[in-house]
Amino acid sequence: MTFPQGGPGGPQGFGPGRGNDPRRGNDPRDPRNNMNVPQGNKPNKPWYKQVWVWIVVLILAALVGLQVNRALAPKTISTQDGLTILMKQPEQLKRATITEGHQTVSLELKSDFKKTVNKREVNYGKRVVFYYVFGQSTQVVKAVEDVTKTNSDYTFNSEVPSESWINVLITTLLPMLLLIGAMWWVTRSMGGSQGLFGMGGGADKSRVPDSEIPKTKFSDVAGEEAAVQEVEEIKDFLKDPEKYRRLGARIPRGVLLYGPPGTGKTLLARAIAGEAGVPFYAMAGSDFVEMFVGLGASRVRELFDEAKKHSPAIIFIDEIDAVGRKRGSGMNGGHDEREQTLNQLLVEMDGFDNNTGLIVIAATNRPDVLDNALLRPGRFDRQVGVEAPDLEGREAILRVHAKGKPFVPDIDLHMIAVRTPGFTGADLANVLNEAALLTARSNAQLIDNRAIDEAIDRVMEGPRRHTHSMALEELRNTAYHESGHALVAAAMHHTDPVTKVTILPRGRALGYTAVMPTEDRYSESREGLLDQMAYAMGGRTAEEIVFHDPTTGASNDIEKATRIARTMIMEYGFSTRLGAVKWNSAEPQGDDISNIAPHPYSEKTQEIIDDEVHELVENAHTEAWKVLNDNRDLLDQMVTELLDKETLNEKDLKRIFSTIKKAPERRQWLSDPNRPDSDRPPVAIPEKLRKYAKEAEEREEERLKQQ
Ligand SMILES: Nc1ncnc2c1ncn2[C@@H]1O[C@H](COP(=O)(O)OP(=O)(O)OP(=O)(O)O)[C@@H](O)[C@H]1O
Ligand SMILES: [Zn+2]
Repeated sequence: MTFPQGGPGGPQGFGPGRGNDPRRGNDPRDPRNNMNVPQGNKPNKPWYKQVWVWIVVLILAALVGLQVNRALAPKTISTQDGLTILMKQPEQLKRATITEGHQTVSLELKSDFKKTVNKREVNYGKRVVFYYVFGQSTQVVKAVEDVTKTNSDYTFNSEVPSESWINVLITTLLPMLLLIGAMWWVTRSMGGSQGLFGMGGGADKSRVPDSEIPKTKFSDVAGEEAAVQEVEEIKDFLKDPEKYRRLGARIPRGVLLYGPPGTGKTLLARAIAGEAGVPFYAMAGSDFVEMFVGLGASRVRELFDEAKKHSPAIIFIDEIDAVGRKRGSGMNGGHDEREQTLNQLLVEMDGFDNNTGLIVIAATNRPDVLDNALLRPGRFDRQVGVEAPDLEGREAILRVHAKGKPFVPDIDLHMIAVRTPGFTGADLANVLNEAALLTARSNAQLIDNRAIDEAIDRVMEGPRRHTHSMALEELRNTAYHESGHALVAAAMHHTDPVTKVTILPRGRALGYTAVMPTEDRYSESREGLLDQMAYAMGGRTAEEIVFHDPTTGASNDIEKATRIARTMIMEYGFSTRLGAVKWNSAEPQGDDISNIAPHPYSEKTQEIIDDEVHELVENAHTEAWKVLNDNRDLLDQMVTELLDKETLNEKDLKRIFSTIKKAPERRQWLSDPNRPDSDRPPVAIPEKLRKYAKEAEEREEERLKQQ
């Protein structure tokens, strides 16, 4: 990472108002401000685990001990009549005798008293008279004199405890010993073998993270409305578990947030806790596993115990795939520790009652590798996708992170969003941060478009160096392709309604069109399959109609249409020429080619199959062609809107398709025209059922309108 030049001390460092430079604002969402402060998922070590804390404590203890020792030891000796003798070396004193008139004091010492007088050392022996006596008008310093004249009145037994070394011991060493003992106890109960100060094992991590009630709110999570909506209920539950208990509602214990890195899973989890105002216990899956053998499982247990004590609460396990991978999938065998930890996690999740008010949220970007046991009902049975944001979402995220940054007036966050398809929230935060750094480096005051351009390039990392116009053409191509699918689906009579069309790259596909089955289908009619084939061909056909030059991006469409045609002929008996016969045999076993069973049909049948499949696919192709040609206006309109908005939702699509020219009905199908046939219609669907369905539809309309 590069930092702007001219740090403190540099000539530019002292510009006016530097302290208030908004570029250095303390927006908590500014990634610079939490670059090294992981958001809760790597909790800070508690104070009692920090080595330096203990060193300070030891030093303080020693100082206090010495002070106490001094305080207890006789500094002064009070005589019977209230005189005080100030002792410089009280530990040397054996007996003190006040002389007559309080002029001198005679001391009996334990060892010879020596003093340098005129650069010569003089030994005064053990009995000396030399100290001041306070309480007299004159301070007598009668130096060395053998005291013979003692006044018994003043003689007192000031036997200074000769056990003063015990004193030292008690006042200094004992507290230290107590402290060391306490520390040993704390560290031991905390994870055992790592020894004092957590230094021994190098694993001085806390076992149970500190909890906190995050300040993050749903409004901090931009562009993830769908995900937020899905977790809203969890927030409500945590806020008022009683309401749900009364209704006997089963609230999920576990919620799995999945999606690419940096899309805001951690952020969302924190926001749930923040909105509900409950403590948030965060831990990363890898924290469990790095531990010594057997510790992962006990950490899980302690984490749950601790959270239960403070429920309602949220436990957040980031990177759950570190513990939650499918069991027995380790290449190198030695995954006992991980599996033990996973088992403990499963036990804990089964073990708490829904009414505890405890919710476990886990995050992963590899939901596919998770052990199925984790996803079973009662565990992480609620799964919420946190996807890379679409255009609108990116703009919203940019707005969140642009707060507190100074931009030139003509900056256009919408255009930045347009230019960053596929960027996650973390990427976008990064773009703005990088732009701020670049601006600071060039000593400019405001972030401008040039800085943003460069920041986007940097964050994009790697040479995705399309020229811009090429990227745009590709985008338009994708828009036509996806619109083609959507239009054909909408024009057919037996297809599900299209709910979403996007040209946002996603995985390997350039864009996608989502259709939503209106009901669970257990069977598909012949007409339905024909419609699906036309729908599959729609993308490729649109490219042909518009560009007269289809791209390889459409190969998937052809494959899908062909597969449907093949099953229609070979499995479902939808071929007039071949009849209702199942033609395909069992699938080959494994990869072994020699296992492939010979075709259970003749060469001649094979030829007919090929013909029929070809005919079905080409018919679908023609049907799609006709629909798109008839609706070319709508096709162009869709593309225009897609290029503008990148994603069209259900409401947009309904509006666009309201004037669609439907595909012509197909010729009625008779498997064999020679069979006797009747024109008798099927029984009518009862009025009651129709009414019910109509009402449901109206409610659906209402819901759409409200969106
Ligand atoms: N939807 C969003 N809205 C606002 N900011 C976001 C969003 N998504 C990500 N960010 C920014 O990116 C940072 C990183 O996001 P976060 O750690 O929540 O992602 P994550 O999905 O948990 O990633 P990972 O899978 O790598 O843990 C956030 O702290 C925030 O600054
Ligand atoms: Zn396609």
